[in-house]
Amino acid sequence: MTSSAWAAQTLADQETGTAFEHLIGSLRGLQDSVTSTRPPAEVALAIAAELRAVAHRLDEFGVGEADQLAGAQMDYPGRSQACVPVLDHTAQSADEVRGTLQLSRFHLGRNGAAHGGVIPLVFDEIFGRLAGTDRPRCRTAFLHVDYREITPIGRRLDFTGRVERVDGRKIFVTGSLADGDAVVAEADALFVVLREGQP
Ligand SMILES: CCCCCCCCCCCCCC(=O)SCCNC(=O)CCNC(=O)[C@H](O)C(C)(C)COP(=O)(O)OP(=O)(O)OC[C@H]1O[C@@H](n2cnc3c(N)ncnc32)[C@H](O)[C@@H]1OP(=O)(O)O
Repeated sequence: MTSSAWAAQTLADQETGTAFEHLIGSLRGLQDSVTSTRPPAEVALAIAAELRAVAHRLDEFGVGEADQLAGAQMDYPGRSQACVPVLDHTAQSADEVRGTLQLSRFHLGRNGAAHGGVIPLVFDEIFGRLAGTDRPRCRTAFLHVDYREITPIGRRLDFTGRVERVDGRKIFVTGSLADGDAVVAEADALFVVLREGQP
């Protein structure tokens, strides 16, 4: 596996990390269940109370950003980050990535199409991990998306990402998202390597 400059925070022992990933998996499932159901009022209110109780149960384990596991578990395809769709990499180097992902009901915009804002989120995740692989920490300076066709939910999509050019601190990246033979979105982005002291 390639290394990421952002990965230094990963802290958990295997048992804790795996358990936390299960928790995030359940949260993803819950997001889909809530999105795709229409419970009667009394059920919605009862579940809302149960969820508040669950959140309250977690409160005592609160930690600062440096110690949180969400988003920091790079060994898991979703890096334990419920906001970002899970990326299953099939090929990965410092210059090129390929893989698959599946958007779910939680990511729905309208009429079977993924929400337009989810697509740049996906590209930022693909590109951010790629640009940061075997390179110093960097951040997205711009990210341009061309929406070629609607991006369907509930289907396995193929993604690509490629470092096209590195010019000093600037890393230029391109990529695509495809549903079978149909390219549904393309993107290009600039990542800039952070200077000492930049957040
Ligand atoms: C713990 C484990 C965590 C794991 C996480 C890993 C997975 C992560 C996955 C998720 C990843 C998510 C990642 C995220 O989402 S990062 C979050 C989203 N991005 C940001 O918040 C970045 C905000 N912006 C900045 O911080 C600064 O603007 C940066 C750092 C980007 C540059 O400011 P800085 O002061 O440092 O640099 P500079 O201004 O001297 O510019 C340097 C060069 O760059 C050129 N330039 C700059 N901007 C643009 C532009 N817009 N178009 C064209 N060119 C631009 C500029 O002309 C110059 O070129 P040149 O004159 O040298 O030729």
